[in-house]
Amino acid sequence: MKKLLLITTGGTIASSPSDEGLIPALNSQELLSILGLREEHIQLDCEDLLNLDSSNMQPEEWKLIARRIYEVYADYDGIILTHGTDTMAYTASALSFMLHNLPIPVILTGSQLPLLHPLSDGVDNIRLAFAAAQCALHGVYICFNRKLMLGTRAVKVRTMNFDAFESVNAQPIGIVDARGLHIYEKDAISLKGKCELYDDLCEDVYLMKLTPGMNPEILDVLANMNYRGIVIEAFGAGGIHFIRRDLISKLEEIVAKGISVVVCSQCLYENSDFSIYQTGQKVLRHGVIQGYDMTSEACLTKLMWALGQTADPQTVKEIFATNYVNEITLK
Ligand SMILES: NC(=O)C[C@H](N)C(=O)O
Repeated sequence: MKKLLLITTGGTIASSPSDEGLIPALNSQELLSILGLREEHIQLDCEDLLNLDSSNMQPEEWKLIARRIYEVYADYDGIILTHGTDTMAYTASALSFMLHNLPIPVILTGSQLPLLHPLSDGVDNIRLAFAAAQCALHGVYICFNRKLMLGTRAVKVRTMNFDAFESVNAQPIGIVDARGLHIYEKDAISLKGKCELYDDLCEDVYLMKLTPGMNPEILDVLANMNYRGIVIEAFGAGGIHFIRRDLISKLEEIVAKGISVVVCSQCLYENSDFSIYQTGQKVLRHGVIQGYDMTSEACLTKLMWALGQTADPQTVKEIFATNYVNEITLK
């Protein structure tokens, strides 16, 4: 008999109406009674860890969740984590970097419409999460709208539609069709060693979307605020302006100060490659790190995690040149 753990953290799935709008209210027992799941063939434990709208989920909560998973994973075949959708991709990415070689699946899910609503998408999402948590998978995944996605590749792309998440630059690793849940094992996360918790994160990392005409001095402001890492969503395949407002020289100054800078694309799909254009190549000469096809959520959390492990910019570069959980396609 499989032994599963349901950890709740809030989100719309657990929300009910209040005078101030939807707020998380339901605990795990209430969620289960609405679901009416008849899981006689599994042994299920429940834990109410947090009750937050995911807009309030921050690195402190990621650490709490990661530590709890690390404490209990050995007792379970799989863990289901209910979570708000708005920042679920950040949490899933952060957990993916903090928990190395998790031998069991940790499946994050939630819903767009509260489970209390008769038309909620939460019922299907939780059912899929229970199915996925019983599979022979390792590591952190998000399941939503009949898709199972790598935790570092899922991005919330829709505010209202039930198909709220896409798996970006990687196929979903599981889909539900007439065969039931079908897993593409070759794309799943593989175990490379012993399970370890690395729960140090640097919160002083800024994600910036480049806009035409952006004043380079904004980077001085971040340096003066002691930010240690900056992720820049640059233009297209890889470009940053240098005429009139010379952002590239400013990046050189910033990197020379020991701040780690990662560049990725503000296009959601396909990889960035800063070696294609002059406007990109100039950036690379100054020791800026390429994010290639990583999502912005994965770039940000990987940089927070890398700077939590080391103060040495060269080691940060090495971390970004490593593929941990299929979060990046390296050449
Ligand atoms: N659908 C949701 O869960 C949205 C909610 N605001 C949250 O992220 O907690």
